[in-house]
Amino acid sequence: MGSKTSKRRQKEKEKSREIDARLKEEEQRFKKEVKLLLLGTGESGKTTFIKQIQILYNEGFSDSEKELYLTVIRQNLIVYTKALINATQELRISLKSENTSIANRFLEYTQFSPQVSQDCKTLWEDEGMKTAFDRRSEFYVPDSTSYFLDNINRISSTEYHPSERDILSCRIPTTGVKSISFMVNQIPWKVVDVGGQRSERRKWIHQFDDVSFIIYVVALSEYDEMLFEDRRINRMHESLELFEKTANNEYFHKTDCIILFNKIDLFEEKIKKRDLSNCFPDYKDGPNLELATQFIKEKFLEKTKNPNRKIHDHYTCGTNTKHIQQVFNSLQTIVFEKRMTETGVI
Ligand SMILES: Nc1nc2c(ncn2[C@@H]2O[C@H](COP(=O)(O)OP(=O)(O)OP(=O)(O)O)[C@@H](O)[C@H]2O)c(=O)[nH]1
Ligand SMILES: [Mg+2]
Repeated sequence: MGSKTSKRRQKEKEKSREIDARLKEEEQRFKKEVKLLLLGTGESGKTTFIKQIQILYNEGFSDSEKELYLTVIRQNLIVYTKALINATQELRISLKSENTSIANRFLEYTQFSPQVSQDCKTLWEDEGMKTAFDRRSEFYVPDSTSYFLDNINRISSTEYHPSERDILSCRIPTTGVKSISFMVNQIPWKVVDVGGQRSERRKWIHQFDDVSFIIYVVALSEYDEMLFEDRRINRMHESLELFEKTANNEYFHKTDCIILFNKIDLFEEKIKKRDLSNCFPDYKDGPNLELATQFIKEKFLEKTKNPNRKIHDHYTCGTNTKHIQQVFNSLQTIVFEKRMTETGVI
């Protein structure tokens, strides 16, 4: 009788140990790091996404980062004002006669100074510079150039500290790989950012292991723009081709994928003036925001060869923290539900 009881107890103990071990294993699986890999062509908004994550989950930007952005913002103002001046000359856009000599002396500037700031302001008030900016699809300046020129007084001040908005708008092309790690509800997350320009893409493959999600970023507003790397290639066509390669890459057959249709703010403005049929001759619906975005979305989705594959999507303005918070919330829900299913809880 005694030995029977002790045998039963022994069995119960073993069973309980087994259950504990299984629970621990499941908990570990549930709490395994979620790795998000940001992919997409150059300037689509990948780094802006990671900056937003830094604001939302990692205490924002340090003083030394702000210092770096201050220097880049001021230096970019010189570079892109020069690009606008050169464009006025190449596209035969006239500046006011009194501004011609200012434009010529501006082309010699290399370092930010009160004089540079004053000349930036005078030139940006000239309608010719604004016309050149409106025609930026014919040469290269970043979209954010107008934002920084509009804020020249603040940026020139000796008291200037870049705001979050300034940092989100500041463009530094990514070279190599950057990542950010953080915890949300006891689950560790890692977001990996890579450079999207052609020369950077060969480095992507080193990041392909253990990816939970690919976030493929598309700049909606680039449908009438040419690649920085090759001015003959339309940016949207390049992005579609790259998405096709990414989505059908054997590494990612089972990886969840989200497309961020980004720069919706710029797209909304542009679609009123530039017909989408310039990029897609089969587009017939004119300046209708909803139909145009839907059309682009379908162009991307039809590139995936596996019709059963679920591709999530969001329309975003990458510089709007609330938009990225919403994307992240929906990612959390997907991860949670997936892990609950995998660990057999539901
Ligand atoms: N207006 C607007 N600007 C955006 C948006 N998303 C990103 N940008 C701006 O677009 C520019 C390029 O963004 P990045 O995040 O640097 O692009 P990227 O994909 O990391 O580019 P690479 O590092 O070259 O691959 C920056 O100046 C951003 O501020 C958006 O939704 N709206
Ligand atoms: Mg980047």
